[in-house]
Amino acid sequence: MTKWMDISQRLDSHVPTWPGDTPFSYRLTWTKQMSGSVNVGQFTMSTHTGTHIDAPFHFDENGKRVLELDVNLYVGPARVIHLSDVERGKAASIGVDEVAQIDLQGVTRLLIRTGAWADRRVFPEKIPEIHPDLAEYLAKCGVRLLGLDLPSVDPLDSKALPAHHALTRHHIHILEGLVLDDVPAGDYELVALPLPLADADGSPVRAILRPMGPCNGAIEACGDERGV
Ligand SMILES: Nc1ccccc1C(=O)C[C@H](N)C(=O)O
Ligand SMILES: [Zn+2]
Ligand SMILES: [Zn+2]
Repeated sequence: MTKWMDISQRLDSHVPTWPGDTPFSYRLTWTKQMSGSVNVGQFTMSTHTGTHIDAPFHFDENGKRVLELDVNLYVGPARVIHLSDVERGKAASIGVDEVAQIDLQGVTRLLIRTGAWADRRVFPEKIPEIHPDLAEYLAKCGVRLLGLDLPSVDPLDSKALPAHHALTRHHIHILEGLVLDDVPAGDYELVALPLPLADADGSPVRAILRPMGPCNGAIEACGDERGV
């Protein structure tokens, strides 16, 4: 069986945080020495730090909270694509033109590698943005989850968040902050489950991928995709 690859950002005190947002910290509340039995930790972080999903409540007062999201969205076949024009800095936005040459028919989960967040130890100053028109195009292909190697699908200073809203209007959910540096383009199985946070606007995920082999493909052929 092919091995799963970790495509998540590591959560430690160095993980970059959205400017002004809550820094990540982990510490022991009780050490084994203090409690006489166990180490017990606590962590503090923004729900949008590292590899995470956005719940629609993040940008819509009436939007779904994390626990209301369908877990089936975050587990199953996914296609990884590379946008080399964006990687080379030739395109500043990701629209229909950037993906038109790539076969996306029947892709439920699309992961885009832009390579634009080059130094992952610092929060980027500028990122390529998703053109809102891409949402309708992807929805027509069957996409229900869009993942990127970027901290947002909109420009970092955007208040209106047009891409977040357009994707949600077209029933496409958002996965941000993936690490796709060493992932070749192709078909994979993805697991990127949010925590069961009842009221939250977002959640960190442990995102993992494994190449879609002939055996794994059989799962899809069995109709695993229906109802997502
Ligand atoms: N953490 C923040 C703090 C303040 C303002 C925006 C953010 C965001 O995270 C927005 C981004 N579009 C996101 O969905 O992850
Ligand atoms: Zn987010
Ligand atoms: Zn977002």
